[in-house]
Amino acid sequence: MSAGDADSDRDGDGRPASADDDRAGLDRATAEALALLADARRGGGVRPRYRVRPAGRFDFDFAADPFGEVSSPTPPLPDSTDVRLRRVGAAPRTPLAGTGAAPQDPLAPLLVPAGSGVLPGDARSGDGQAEGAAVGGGDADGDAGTAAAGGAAEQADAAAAAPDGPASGTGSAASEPDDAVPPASEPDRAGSARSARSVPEPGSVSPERPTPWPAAREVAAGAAGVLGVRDVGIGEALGQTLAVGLTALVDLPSFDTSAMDGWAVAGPGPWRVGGDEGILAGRGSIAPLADGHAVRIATGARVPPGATAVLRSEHGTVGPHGELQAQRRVTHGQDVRPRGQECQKGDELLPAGTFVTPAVLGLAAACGYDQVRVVPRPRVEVLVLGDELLREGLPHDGRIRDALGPMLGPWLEALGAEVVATRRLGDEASALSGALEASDTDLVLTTGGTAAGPVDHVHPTLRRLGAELLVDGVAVRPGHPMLLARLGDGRHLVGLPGNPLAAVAGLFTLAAPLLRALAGRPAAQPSWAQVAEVVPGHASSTRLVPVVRRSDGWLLPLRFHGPAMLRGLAGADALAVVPPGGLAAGDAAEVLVLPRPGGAP
Ligand SMILES: Nc1nc2c(c(=O)[nH]1)N[C@H]1C(S)=C(S)[C@@H](COP(=O)(O)OP(=O)(O)OC[C@H]3O[C@@H](n4cnc5c(N)ncnc54)[C@H](O)[C@@H]3O)O[C@H]1N2
Ligand code: MOO
Repeated sequence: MSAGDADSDRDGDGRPASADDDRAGLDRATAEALALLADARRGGGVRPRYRVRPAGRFDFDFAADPFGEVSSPTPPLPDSTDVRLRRVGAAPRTPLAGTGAAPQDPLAPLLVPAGSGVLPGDARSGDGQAEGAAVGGGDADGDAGTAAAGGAAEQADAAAAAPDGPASGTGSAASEPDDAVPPASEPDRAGSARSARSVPEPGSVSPERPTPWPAAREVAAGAAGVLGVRDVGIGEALGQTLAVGLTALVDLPSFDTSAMDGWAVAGPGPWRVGGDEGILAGRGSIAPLADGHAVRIATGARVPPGATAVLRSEHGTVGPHGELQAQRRVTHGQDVRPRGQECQKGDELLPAGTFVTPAVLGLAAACGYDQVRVVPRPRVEVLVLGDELLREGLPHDGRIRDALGPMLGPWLEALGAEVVATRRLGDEASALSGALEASDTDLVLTTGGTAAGPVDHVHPTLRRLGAELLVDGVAVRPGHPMLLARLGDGRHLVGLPGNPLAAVAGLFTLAAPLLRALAGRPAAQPSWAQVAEVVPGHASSTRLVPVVRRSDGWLLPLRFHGPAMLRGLAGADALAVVPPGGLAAGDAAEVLVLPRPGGAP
């Protein structure tokens, strides 16, 4: 290989490098690629983001190759290998007509920059947001416990050294919310003379010891039982849950059925074709077929008694004297669906607790159901709190758009709930009390007001109403102030934090398992996938990180994952569950798949 080779096709577009190429970047790229190549020649394998193509050409991405493949282990390359550097996945240079912007992978801006080796702190990567997982820097959102970059081992060390505080170099303990918040049992030092608007109420904060994330999910899953059952026509059952198993009312198929258009034949051929009309689907009684005879038959028609097979129309010819000849060997039972092949009367087809999908409706209909017994969808009301929230138009004068109202309803429906109302209440404590007293839904979801700010009324209101707090704060980032309460009348309330990504974390941590329990569905089977990159962890809390699934099934963490951000989430397929201490590249993570209510694949 020669340096000339490396220089000859830098852009991978067949053109010599142009003057506007980033020369420093190319030089770095060349040096790095040569080092990698030497490594590959020694049989050391190729690290992520580099590809050795079968022809021996070395593909290299010095900018960002979001889908860089791991080709390791790679056989040693012969010294004679022709090497050319190519940028993989670079955006085309032609601007989009009219916009001046280059077309690009919509995900590219969300992906972690190549070579960072860590999920970036959005503060450092120029997002203008000092939030999210810090990478060696402080976190203005008090997430200073996020372990520093540098691999899982280092994170584990950081976690061990400072289980409740910041990892080394990641900020000051004073910025940790847990440290800043007084314990729930502290007396009210604020004094009763202060107005509710200026002072957090005593005990209106998350407790000193938040519930670990896995335990919080279990509490939510065990907090409620089914709401009751009812019989509904199968046309209305979609999205509800089978209260009793679906048992086959008949054999399926319920008669020996022709799988093809052709002839029902009896015994070995040739056969004499009789019965002018043939047998159509839906015919009641049919005459038996004697050996050596055939009759035309349609797909789905009853196979006559005595028939031994069906000969497809394209596999037989009828001679001038009505003799049917087979052009292929016909085996016994060929193209006949025997009665009971799929199920026999009394077989349990689906267990109680099955979510009724279109396919379940089809199966129920196929085996004779007009009605099914279901657990109805839990009824849910969403109360959006916050005077600062606008329902329409541009954010202005310190006011922002309500991002949760539009998001929660569709996701709740996808989780099996019936959303009866989404109400915007503002920040009046009395409005919240009134709405809770008036509500009759199985579950109330509130957004905002869970923390200790002057207008955070959720805790005090729950206390006034005599609610029982089942979960009061969860060791998860974002979303740690989330809570689950049982109201006096046995209904439930999930309090979601106001920061939008934190609210989504609460939705999938507490509301999703509770909705399953209310609907009588068993807890979701956890699904797991490997992460393609290091994902830093919090020192003591679980992190929920927006990820996309690559085509090979590995997960790529996305940027813009700060608690107040939605940009990463909007590009995500799932939330990866990152345990305290973080994940190394290749580690398996539990995955909370984000439902797609719009039906997109
Ligand atoms: N002293 C402390 N302050 C805060 C702590 C803490 O531990 N100690 N935790 C922070 C964290 S973390 C979160 S999360 C929030 C939770 O606060 P609340 O649940 O009380 O929510 P709000 O204060 O009402 O709002 C927080 C934030 O989110 C915006 N927001 C609210 N609702 C919406 C909506 N529907 N759409 C878009 N944005 C919304 C709101 O304007 C605030 O910016 O508390 C921290 N503080
Ligand atoms: O980080 Mo907060 O936990 O946004 O919910």
